[in-house]
Amino acid sequence: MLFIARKALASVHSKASRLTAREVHCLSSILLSPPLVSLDFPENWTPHSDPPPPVSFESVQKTLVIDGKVIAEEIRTKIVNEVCKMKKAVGKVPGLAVVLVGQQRDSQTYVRNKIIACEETGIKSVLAELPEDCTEEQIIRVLTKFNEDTSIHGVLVQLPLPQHLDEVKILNMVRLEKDVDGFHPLHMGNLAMRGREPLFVSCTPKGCVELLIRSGVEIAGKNAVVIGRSNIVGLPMSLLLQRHDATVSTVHAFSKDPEHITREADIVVAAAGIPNLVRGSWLKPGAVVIDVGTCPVEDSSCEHGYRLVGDVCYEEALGVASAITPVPGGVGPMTIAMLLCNTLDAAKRISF
Ligand SMILES: NC(=O)C1=CN([C@@H]2O[C@H](COP(=O)(O)OP(=O)(O)OC[C@H]3O[C@@H](n4cnc5c(N)ncnc54)[C@H](OP(=O)(O)O)[C@@H]3O)[C@@H](O)[C@H]2O)C=CC1
Ligand SMILES: Nc1nc(=O)c2c([nH]1)NC[C@@H]1CN(c3ccc(C(=O)N[C@@H](CCC(=O)O)C(=O)O)cc3)C=[N+]21
Ligand SMILES: [Mg+2]
Repeated sequence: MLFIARKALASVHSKASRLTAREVHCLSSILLSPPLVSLDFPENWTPHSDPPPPVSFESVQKTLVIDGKVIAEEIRTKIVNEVCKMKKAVGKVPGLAVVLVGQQRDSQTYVRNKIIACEETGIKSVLAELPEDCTEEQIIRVLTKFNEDTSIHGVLVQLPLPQHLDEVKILNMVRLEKDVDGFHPLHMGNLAMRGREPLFVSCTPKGCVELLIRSGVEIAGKNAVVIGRSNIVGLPMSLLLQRHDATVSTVHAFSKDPEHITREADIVVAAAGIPNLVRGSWLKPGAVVIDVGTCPVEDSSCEHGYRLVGDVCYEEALGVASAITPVPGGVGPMTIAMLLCNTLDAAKRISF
């Protein structure tokens, strides 16, 4: 292991030696293993005594595969400890309520993963499943119950909701102090405004920034591009990168020359939901690539008849990017880890 690490570290700086996929994997776990930041980033941020070397932005040789599963696991281990401490100190554990409307298969999978993650970290979870054709009143009744329940500290409404329901109205019903998704306009507004601290930051963008920081990627002063501007990913991602002092460009469906704008970027966050949208030629050599896209594409050779594909053409990006997150195994596990973090934070804050 140590030998691989030494060889890998040497090769990060030279074009000569080639690493196998296995070695790259080992390297990423070694570089990423010690936690770099506390869960309370940024207020209590302290650099680890032995941080990994920063990822270089120069023309590149090796692409570091950022292992989201490993990093998410580190964070989850911390959460387990904090939940234990809380239980000992005040005899309560954090509680998360998830509202799932309808039978959409991928939503069911994501929700199941969230519930399992809660179980594994000692967080209490409650799932409310409502039929596809349920009324707004039914959902609001469930949300009101969770809002008032003192054993519940986080409330999440899984999106997308069926067409006939008013998403804005329903999301607004989640009590501010329990809005662990950070979707409420007050949280988003506080994220956007200087000198204000949002109670919650949306889980996926928060997870992306944690991945960057824990991989030794400097954000301040870098050119970042965010592809996509949705309320749950793209927009809060741009705001968060700006808070970390990046120079941020946004690319969306109306952008004239996305390729050109993307090639200027040191950090690329792709969240358009279009498989392989970002080609190798779109990337500046040495760019760090965070691939949020998670698109199911049919593949009869896979277990469920489909596999997940990112927004970035992964094979082409290898050798051009200095670091990249894979799909699956990159951003996805971090989103869930951040949901657990937000739920823990909510429980610490709510004094009952
Ligand atoms: N791994 C994870 O944890 C998560 C993954 N995801 C995944 O991320 C992806 C994005 O999700 P979400 O934000 O909800 O998606 P939305 O469909 O809500 O938003 C997509 C965004 O991409 C933009 N867009 C569409 N086409 C293009 C294009 N050709 N060029 C540039 N931009 C384009 C749209 O622009 P416009 O605004 O102009 O329409 C829009 O802003 C999906 O694959 C989703 O599954 C989402 C959440 C969490
Ligand atoms: N209110 C709400 N909050 C959300 O955070 C939210 C949502 N609605 N609706 C849908 C999107 C999507 N999302 C993902 C979470 C985890 C993975 C994830 O764990 N992905 C694994 C793979 C999972 C698999 O194999 O199916 C991975 O990328 O490795 C993916 C996507 C959260 N979202
Ligand atoms: Mg969406």
